[in-house]
Amino acid sequence: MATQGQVITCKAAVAYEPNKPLVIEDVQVAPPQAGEVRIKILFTALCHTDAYTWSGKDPEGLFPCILGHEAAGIVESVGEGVTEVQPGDHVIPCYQAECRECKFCKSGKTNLCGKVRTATGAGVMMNDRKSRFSVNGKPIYHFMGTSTFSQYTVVHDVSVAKVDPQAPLDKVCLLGCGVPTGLGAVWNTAKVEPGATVAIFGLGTVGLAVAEGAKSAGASRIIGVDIDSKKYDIAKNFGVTEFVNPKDYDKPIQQVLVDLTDGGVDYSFECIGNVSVMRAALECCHKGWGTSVIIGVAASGQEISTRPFQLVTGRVWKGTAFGGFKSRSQVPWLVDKYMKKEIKIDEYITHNLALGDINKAFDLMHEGGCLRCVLKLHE
Ligand SMILES: NC(=O)C1=CN([C@@H]2O[C@H](COP(=O)(O)OP(=O)(O)OC[C@H]3O[C@@H](n4cnc5c(N)ncnc54)[C@H](O)[C@@H]3O)[C@@H](O)[C@H]2O)C=CC1
Ligand SMILES: N[C@@H](CCC(=O)N[C@@H](CSC=O)C(=O)NCC(=O)O)C(=O)O
Ligand SMILES: [Zn+2]
Ligand SMILES: [Zn+2]
Repeated sequence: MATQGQVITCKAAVAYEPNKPLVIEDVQVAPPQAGEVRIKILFTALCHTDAYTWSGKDPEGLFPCILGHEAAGIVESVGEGVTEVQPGDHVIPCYQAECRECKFCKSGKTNLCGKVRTATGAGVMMNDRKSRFSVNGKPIYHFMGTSTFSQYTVVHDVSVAKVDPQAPLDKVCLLGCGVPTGLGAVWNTAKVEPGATVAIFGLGTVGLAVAEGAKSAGASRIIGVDIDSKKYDIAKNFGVTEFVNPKDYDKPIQQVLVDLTDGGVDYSFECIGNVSVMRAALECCHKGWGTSVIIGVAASGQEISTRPFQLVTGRVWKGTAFGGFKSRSQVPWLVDKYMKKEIKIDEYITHNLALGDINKAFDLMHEGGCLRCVLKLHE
């Protein structure tokens, strides 16, 4: 049955309130307006940022909403003026847009895009500042411009990457967030060079992707730091050469790393979202040149601090969103790299469940053994 131009009623997981179990609902998804694309989502993974917003700690968090931003699907229909994708195209929705026209996109200095960011932060579409989702006539907010915990979603055309139709969507959905973030933090943001020493704080999916990126960049030592010692075995497969558990030491972890590395590492990456660890990650860097990259997302009200002397003496503090990748241009390139077996994806997927099991999937995420859980959206 043709669905183009019609409201689609489908299943979605709705977050009505912070921390209350998501509810699988029949949701109405309106047709795409000008510059919008409606996507049949086939697979979505869960990222810790979904849990962060669901927890109520995200200052941009709005309820009720449909979370989810690491997914893949097929274009169902497009709105007026959409030229770069058409029904049937295989796509990855990208929470970080790329319009190629705004001040940010044209700067050549950042992957951030300004075109739709205020609308996505307000949980609506740019065209009419309204949501395309409703339940029994009541609007449900969008999330990160993607809302992939739904069988169908509507996104801005600048937030859609068209990918190789041969690519397995149950795998490449991970290229919507965590894996590119870690790889890009190393390749684009830090620009790690051969022989460099690297410390990675937090060995979840993002930290392991940092390790993979650092290995491919030719880093000589890749030191994983995690409070869960079980992470070391898996981390070795991603390139981690040494492991440190802060709980095994009486001295601050930055001092442990400085002592281990003759004055500090060349690069460090914070992949947790803990502001105390962000400080340690900066302070374990080598005087004169060490660079620390913040990746983790910290709760509303949290702030970073250090002695300015740390920066005066040459350490550099940076941050990265989506690993600095230009989404529409470079996600297809990452898909091709996966197809050529040049980057891992399968190894990050520890669980596969159905949309109806989404609350169980969030429970798993909080247990140490889960990296990424991929949900199948349709039977
Ligand atoms: N900047 C960006 O573009 C993105 C940021 N993120 C953020 O990156 C962070 C990491 O994401 P995931 O890898 O999915 O998380 P995760 O929860 O799977 O991994 C975090 C790891 O940190 C470890 N850990 C926790 N506290 C620690 C401590 N005090 N010291 C050392 N290790 C500790 C945990 O044992 C776990 O292995 C999250 O904050 C997420 O929101 C995720 C994607 C994109
Ligand atoms: N709304 C949050 C913002 C959290 C944040 O920093 N998000 C990251 C992506 S996290 C992905 O899993 C990001 O890329 N931010 C850039 C952006 O434009 O949002 C808050 O206010 O804390
Ligand atoms: Zn994410
Ligand atoms: Zn732009």
